Amino acid sequence: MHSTPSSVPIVNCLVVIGLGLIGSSFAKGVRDAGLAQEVVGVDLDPHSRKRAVELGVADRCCNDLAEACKEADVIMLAVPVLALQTLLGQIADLKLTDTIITDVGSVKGHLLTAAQKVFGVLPPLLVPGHPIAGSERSGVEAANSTLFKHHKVILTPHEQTNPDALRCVQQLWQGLGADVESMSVEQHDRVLAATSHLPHLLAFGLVDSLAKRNENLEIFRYAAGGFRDFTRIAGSDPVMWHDIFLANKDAVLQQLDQFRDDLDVLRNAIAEENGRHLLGVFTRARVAREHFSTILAQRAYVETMLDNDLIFLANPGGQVNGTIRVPGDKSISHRAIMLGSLAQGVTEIEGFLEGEDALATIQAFRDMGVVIEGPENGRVVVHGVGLHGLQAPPGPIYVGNSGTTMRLLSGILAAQSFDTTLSGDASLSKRPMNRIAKPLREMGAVIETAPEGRPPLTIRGGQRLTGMHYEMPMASAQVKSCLLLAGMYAGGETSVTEPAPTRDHTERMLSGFGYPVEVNGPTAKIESNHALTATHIEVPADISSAAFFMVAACIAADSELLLEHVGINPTRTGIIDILKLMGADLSLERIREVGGELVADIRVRSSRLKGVEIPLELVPLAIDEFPVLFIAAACAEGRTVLRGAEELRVKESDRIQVMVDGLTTLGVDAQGTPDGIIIEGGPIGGGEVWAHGDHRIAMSFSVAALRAQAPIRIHDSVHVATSFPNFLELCGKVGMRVAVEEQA
Ligand SMILES: O=C(O)C1=C[C@@H](OP(=O)(O)O)[C@@H](O)[C@H](O)C1
Ligand SMILES: C=C(OP(=O)(O)O)C(=O)O
Repeated sequence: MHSTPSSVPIVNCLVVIGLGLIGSSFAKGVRDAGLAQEVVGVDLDPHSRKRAVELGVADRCCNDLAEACKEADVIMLAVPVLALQTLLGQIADLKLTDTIITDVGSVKGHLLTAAQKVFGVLPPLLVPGHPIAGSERSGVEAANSTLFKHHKVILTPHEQTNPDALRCVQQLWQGLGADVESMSVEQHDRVLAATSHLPHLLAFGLVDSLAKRNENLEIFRYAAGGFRDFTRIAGSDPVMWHDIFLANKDAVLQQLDQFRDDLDVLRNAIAEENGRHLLGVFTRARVAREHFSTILAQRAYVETMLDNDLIFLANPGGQVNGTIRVPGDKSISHRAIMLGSLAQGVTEIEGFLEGEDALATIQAFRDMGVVIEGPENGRVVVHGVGLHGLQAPPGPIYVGNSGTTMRLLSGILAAQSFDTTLSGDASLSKRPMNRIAKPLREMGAVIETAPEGRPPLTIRGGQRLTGMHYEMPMASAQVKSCLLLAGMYAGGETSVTEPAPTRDHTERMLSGFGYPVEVNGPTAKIESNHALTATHIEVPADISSAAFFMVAACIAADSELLLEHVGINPTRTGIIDILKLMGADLSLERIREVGGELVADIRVRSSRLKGVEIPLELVPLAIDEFPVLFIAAACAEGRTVLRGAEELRVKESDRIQVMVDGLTTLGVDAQGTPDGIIIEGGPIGGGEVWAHGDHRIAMSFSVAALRAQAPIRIHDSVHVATSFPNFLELCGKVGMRVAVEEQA
């Protein structure tokens, strides 16, 4: 049956030669969409020709090439790769003048060689193409007009390809819903040899190798899931694949040789019982597919939050009750991976934050050859390589949304023997990196940045760093930590003085790994020539994540919440001090020390908050908690004034502007100042606000809904997974009414 055409025809007559799965799906797609006035099918098999007409694949079919191609505007060649040369020869004999020729073959170099031979030149109307789509089914009976929808089609125009012909073929594919891309012939054949041809060869080869052994029946009797998954593609068309391997010989051999070398190394690792090598390969491979799609999409790391405009719908009201433990501390998780990797021995981490930012740090060190097991329920095992054991990564290191990863890692990379490039997502690509690049350069590092000191960073290896004293112009734990880490490699002494106390996890953890650091008031000092020794790390719950629930329990009516095992390192407790100044009913219970960090359970009850002037010295101690503190301020009686917080403008978003915008939308009187905000407490309405991809903004407005009069829709909330992957789950558990809005 011929369904109703939905498009304006792009060509008058399309001829499809070869009515297999791909040819007939193309023909049927074009015909169903009305992209051609007439679709003519050509096939040697009379049954296929007959069925093609019956199934609505073609308007008519014939056997005679000259007859079929007489009126053709476009000829699509959909025959096995090795049949192309003969077919092109027959077409050349027809002496067609204005007909575009395109194809669907899996090898492109071979097609061009054949065309050159047959025509004497590369015909300008030849547009080589390759749809990356298929199915185990074959033949005209399997024709499927939607086979190419959302699949990639690669066109490989040659130098003389006529642009109008290229556009026409591109439009046909796009009309079938395909995503069309261009690449060179050589690149196409190399990439496909690796991603498609090699796996097929391995599947065919393995099945045959097992099948011809004596005990083959036994083997196949017990061949279960793994074998079936790996060898599924050995069921593909043998003739087609025979053609592909012969046609793409050189590129396939190159990939095969490289793989054979890697296989030999794996073989030796087994023979020599080198478990570390095996673990390295397996732990990297396990995450590799997800890792590369992450980079390609320029997103952060957790797949469930793929959608770019993920909207949180926060319904008004609710209470906040119960006992919860929020995920592990982000700052400590990053540092545990970094120091664990550079230590001698095996470091075990518990309570690790399985959020995208911390996963980015794991991936970075895996890229540099460190074997890292997990995370599995917060447990990570890092097989340290020592201070000088990192290896050059295979390509740029992608750190997603994580400023901490990029800045701290730079200090380590500045002292390595190899070059590295660090890149990040759209938000991170706007954040300032000169704050670390400048002092590192003073120590002898060679670092290139994009304009205005933005990422990506290219850090040149092989430099000798020299220690120095640095007076930090801003209160930043990331800058301090970056320089202390570089200081482990720099000749002499490296010391950093901070203008105000900032989080000191790096200093504490260095000591925990047995690396001496001297802290004298605002100055931390480190020398090279010491070593890190593996240790056990228990990561407490992140006070920055707990902050959302502290404010939630304060502002909601009839609430009492216990937050368990929260890190209360004195350089992080600004949120507690500020909330107490505002009159919060908040108490610390069971204060204890765990692995060099103070931990407590925090009890919070509904409170009548009042506006305050936030003391300047508390600003760096609560730097990540201000977005949610602004919500507390909006719910407080009177005015809250924040100054000295210009750093908020260079976080994942400009947190002053973005919060002013959102609060204003909700009817709250909020004025931004260059270094802070002035908020008058008052009623909170509902409406549409934007998180601008900033996790803490999305979570803050989720909390605001507890006191809102109407729903709050929070756009661009996808990055909550960077620091708090189970935020919504915990909201539901305590009684908050926030969820991902179902897409219509
Ligand atoms: O060192 C760290 O782990 C962090 C330091 C702070 O950044 P700055 O150093 O830029 O203030 C903070 O905002 C960030 O979330 C984590
Ligand atoms: C600023 C933050 O993180 P980073 O700088 O690591 O992106 C944050 O988590 O609020």
